[in-house]
Parts: sequence; structure tokens; C-alpha cells
Amino acid sequence: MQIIKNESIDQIKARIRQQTSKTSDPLVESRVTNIIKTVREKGDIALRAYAEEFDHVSLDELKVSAEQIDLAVKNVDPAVIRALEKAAVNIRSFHQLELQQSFEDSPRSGVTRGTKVTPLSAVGIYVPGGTAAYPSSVLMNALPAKIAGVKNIIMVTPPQKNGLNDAVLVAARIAGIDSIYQVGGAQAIAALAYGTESIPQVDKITGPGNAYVATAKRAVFGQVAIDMIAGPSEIGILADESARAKDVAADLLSQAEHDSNARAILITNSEKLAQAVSDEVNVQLSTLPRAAIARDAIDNNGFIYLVDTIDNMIDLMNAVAPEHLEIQLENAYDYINKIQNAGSVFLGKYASEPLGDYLAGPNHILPTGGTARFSSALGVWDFQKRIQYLYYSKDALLDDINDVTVLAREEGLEGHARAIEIRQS
Ligand SMILES: NC(=O)c1ccc[n+]([C@@H]2O[C@H](COP(=O)([O-])OP(=O)(O)OC[C@H]3O[C@@H](n4cnc5c(N)ncnc54)[C@H](O)[C@@H]3O)[C@@H](O)[C@H]2O)c1
Ligand SMILES: N[C@H](CO)Cc1c[nH]c[nH+]1
Ligand SMILES: [Zn+2]
Repeated sequence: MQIIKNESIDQIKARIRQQTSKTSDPLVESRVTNIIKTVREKGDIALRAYAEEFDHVSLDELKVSAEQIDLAVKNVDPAVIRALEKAAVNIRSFHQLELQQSFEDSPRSGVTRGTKVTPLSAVGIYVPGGTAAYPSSVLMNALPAKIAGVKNIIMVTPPQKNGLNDAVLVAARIAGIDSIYQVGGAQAIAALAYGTESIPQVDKITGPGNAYVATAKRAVFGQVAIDMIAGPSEIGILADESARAKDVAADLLSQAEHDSNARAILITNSEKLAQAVSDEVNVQLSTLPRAAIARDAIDNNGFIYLVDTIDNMIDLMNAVAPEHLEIQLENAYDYINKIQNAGSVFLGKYASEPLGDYLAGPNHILPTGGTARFSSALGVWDFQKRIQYLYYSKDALLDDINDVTVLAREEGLEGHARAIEIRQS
């Protein structure tokens, strides 16, 4: 990994800004625009053609049948099913805390104001499947939607040469997903946004994916809602000399192995740790089955920044705004209040990131590419919306007539003023 030292904080921040802004690739943008247009024009025919072109699968049926899921349940190792069920229990109990409640108040006699919280009607969840199958992402996507009360959860995931991954299908059954379609990439996002003969149009699309998926979600926003841009995985680690280089290296690689565009960043005040982590990454890399992907990620987006103080380390990490942030500093818990930008924070040397990816309960669908500056983890709130309401009695209206009409006439909106005044008689 490249060690950057002797640069000022401002120089490093400028580098970081440059790295995050290069996530929008004009070639990907133009391909995605074309894919969306083609899906809108040709529907299922386009989806089948793209399955052949990008996934090398010829499909008769896009929808997965209940029998295929039954078969998957039989094929999956019971230990995997038990682990998925345990993960589901933890994810449910954590996300239950996120449920927003309706509320109402009465500021004075004759006036009631309220907000009714309702689930979205139909959501599309994207489960990635290009270079790895993600049963864990099925749970992370669907369980918050279930808790919110969404009635129609439609899952899309890229088709696979030998059929969809069994554990993905089992996770879909555990989560109670309503229908599953074998379609991936930008074409899946277009299908959910506009509908095709077989895939229903949804109100919101959630879930992570590669650059094609992230770009397509950005493009259909407005036609449907989206959760966030959850693109290639990232990890940022704040560590001092108390951290073990082999733990830090392993955690950096845990995210690097996702995607050659993944980002792995260590910020430290210890030159000794910086060098040891850089060496250890090379040692551990060579034995990883996905070494080629992880190597690309480390070469493209793997950086160790050496800075002088912990305050400067935190300041820089807030500029990175990583998807996952590990704090491997002495007294890690003391620093949580100084973190302004991160998708999810892991405190202390035993809270290794993969705990959050699989089992602990917080969501692993998180903002990437610096977007943690303004967006948050996928949660139950993503699947709920709010409707405000208001009730006035005649006496309450009479009390407010003057103030409303004065404001309406100040804005030159006579019709507004008259709508209020007409009720006096
Ligand atoms: N942020 C999160 O919460 C989170 C969680 C899990 C995974 N991830 C990320 O999700 C991503 C998964 O990526 P993936 O590639 O494995 O699966 P994916 O499902 O996102 O993408 C696969 C699809 O990409 C499309 N595609 C591939 N090459 C293409 C091309 N040249 N032109 C047009 N379309 C093309 C194909 O349709 C293919 O089906 C990784 O980056 C991983 O880091 C993120
Ligand atoms: N780390 C990924 C989010 O960036 C989530 C994941 C799923 N499986 C393993 N990891
Ligand atoms: Zn992961």
C-alpha cells in the first residue's frame, strides 16, 4: 500500500476530494443511459438480451419459482441456514428500534395537527451478484422493509450460469420476500423504475451494487425514490501504535476483496504501524482466494496516510467519509462523538468490520464514495413515508383569519386570503 507522509492536511484533503470525485465514469454513464433507454423501449426482451451479454445466461423465465426456492432450502448446509436465521434475529431486533411512529398534537382547542407514518407500497431491492453472491445483503435489504410493513418486496439479482445461489434464495425465504427476478446491473434498476411485462414498477429501489448499478440508481432518481449511492465497498481505519498490524491489514483486505474499485484507507500517527501494515497487506494478500480483485483495489485505492496527531487523523477521516470506519485507537469509545462522516463505525480492536457485514444487527448497506457526508445506513425509515394532516374547528379558524390573510396578501395571493375569509359567514 502506498504510504503518504510529509503532506499537509490540506494537501491530503485535496487528494481525497479528487479520489472521490472520480467515481463517476463517463463510459459507465453513457452505457447506463443506453441500457435504461433500451429497457424502457423493449422491456423483457432487453432484459433477456442483457442477461446474455453481461451475465452469459440465456433465460426463459425471469421470475424465480417457489419450487426453485424449495430446492435451494434442501441444498444449503444447515449451518448456513442457522447462521442466516441468527443474523435475521439480530437484524430484526436492531431495526425494530428504528420504526418511526405516527404522532398528533393539539396546540389549542379546535386544532389538531398530525403526521401519519405509512409503509411504502412496493419496493425493489437490489442484491448484487456479479463477482460474489450476497445472502447477507438479502437480509439487510429486506428485513427493514418487512419491519416497516411494506406489502410488496421485489428482489432482483443478476442471473448466474448455474442458477441463482442457493443461500441467496434461502435468505429471501427467511426474509419473506414476495417475488424474485433474475436480472442484474443497470437493466434491473431500469426495470424496477419503469416496469416491464414481468417486473412491476416500484416506489423505491434500495441496495448496493457496482458502478453500473450505482449510476443507474442515480439516473432513475425522481422517477422512483432511491435509498442512497451504495457502490464499491470501503473501509477507513484510524489506528495508533496500540493496534496490531495484522488485524488492521486483515480488515483493510476484507473490503478490498469485494471489488477492484473498493477503497481501503488507513490513517495513523505511527510510522512503525504504517510500515508494518503495508508489509502485512502484501503477506496476507497472497493467500486470499480473491487476491486479484483485492490487489487491484489496494493498488488503485489503497492508501496509508501518516499524520502527526489524533485530532488531525479524525479531521482527515471525516473528509474521507468512509462507508465503514474502524477506530483501533486506545480508548476507541471516546472518539465516537468526534466522528461526523461515516456510514457505520466499529469501535475497538475486536469490533472487526465483518461482524457488521453479517451478524451483529446494524445494516451493511451503507453510503460510499464520500456520500456519508449526507446520507446514512439503510434503515426502516427508508421504507416508511409520512403524511401530515390538520383539523380546524370554525372557532379556531376565526381566531386565525387575520394572520393568514395578512400573509396571503403580503405574497400577492388574494385567492388564498378569500378561501379563508369565505368561511366567516
Ligand atoms: N455498500 C454496500 O452496502 C455494499 C454491500 C454489498 C456489496 N457491495 C458492493 O456491491 C458491488 C457488487 O458488485 P458486483 O459486480 O459483484 O455485482 P453487481 O450485481 O452489482 O453487478 C453485476 C452486474 O453488473 C453489470 N455489468 C457488469 N459489467 C458490465 C458492463 N461492462 N457493462 C454493463 N453492465 C455491466 C451486469 O449486468 C452484471 O449482472 C461491489 O462493488 C461490492 O463492493 C456494497
Ligand atoms: N461489506 C459489504 C458492504 O460494503 C457488505 C458485505 C456483504 N457480504 C460481505 N460484505
Ligand atoms: Zn464486506
